[in-house]
Amino acid sequence: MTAARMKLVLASSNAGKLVELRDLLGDARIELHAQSEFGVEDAEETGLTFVENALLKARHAARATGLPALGDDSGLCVDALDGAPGLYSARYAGGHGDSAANIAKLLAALRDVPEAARTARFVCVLAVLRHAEDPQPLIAEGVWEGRILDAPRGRGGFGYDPVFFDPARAMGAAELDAALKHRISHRGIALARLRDALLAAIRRS
Ligand SMILES: O=c1nc[nH]c2c1ncn2[C@H]1C[C@H](O)[C@@H](COP(=O)(O)OP(=O)(O)OP(=O)(O)O)O1
Ligand SMILES: [Mg+2]
Repeated sequence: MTAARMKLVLASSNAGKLVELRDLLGDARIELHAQSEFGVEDAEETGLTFVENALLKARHAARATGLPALGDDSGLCVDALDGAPGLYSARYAGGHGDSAANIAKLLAALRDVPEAARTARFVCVLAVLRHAEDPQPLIAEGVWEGRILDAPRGRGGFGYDPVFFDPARAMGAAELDAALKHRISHRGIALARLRDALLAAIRRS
């Protein structure tokens, strides 16, 4: 028996996330649709943790569409900045989602910080709600350890990738091909952890 295809709404307006999560899902049973296809505007990110914001986003999209929704709240936590920009990564330089301005501000803040002290990690929390009132969300976190470069490197990825260095592969995040980023990234790890529960939830629905 062929399982029915299931529509899942991505509660995000970040095109980079959509590309990565579609690739990562790579499952014929799940169609991942951008919330913009349904005219859903961004949720207000008023949470104080990645978990809260991932849930807020998913609930907002599930309520607006009547479909199951996936929220992704992610960010870059830099040790020398006490974890900033963290939850506020997208808004670090003021405007929303201006990667060039965010990167410039980050490099300026770390100008005098030596390489060994430039440790940082990407964090991604994914939350799936089967409907807006779902009391039992699926939640998974992934973390990717690295450090902040002193100048941008590479052309791939999105967001802060050009200034994130993976010491284990001795490559910048924006220098990795997509398949390798998927295997090791915060988002790839979070999705791998969520995947079985997501497919099981789909089979039940
Ligand atoms: O793999 C990544 N490679 C580079 N940068 C990344 C990555 N993953 C998250 N990031 C950055 C982008 C943004 O500055 C912040 C997420 O902020 P976050 O609010 O979750 O996303 P967003 O505002 O871009 O889209 P939305 O809220 O509609 O999902 O962390
Ligand atoms: Mg956001």
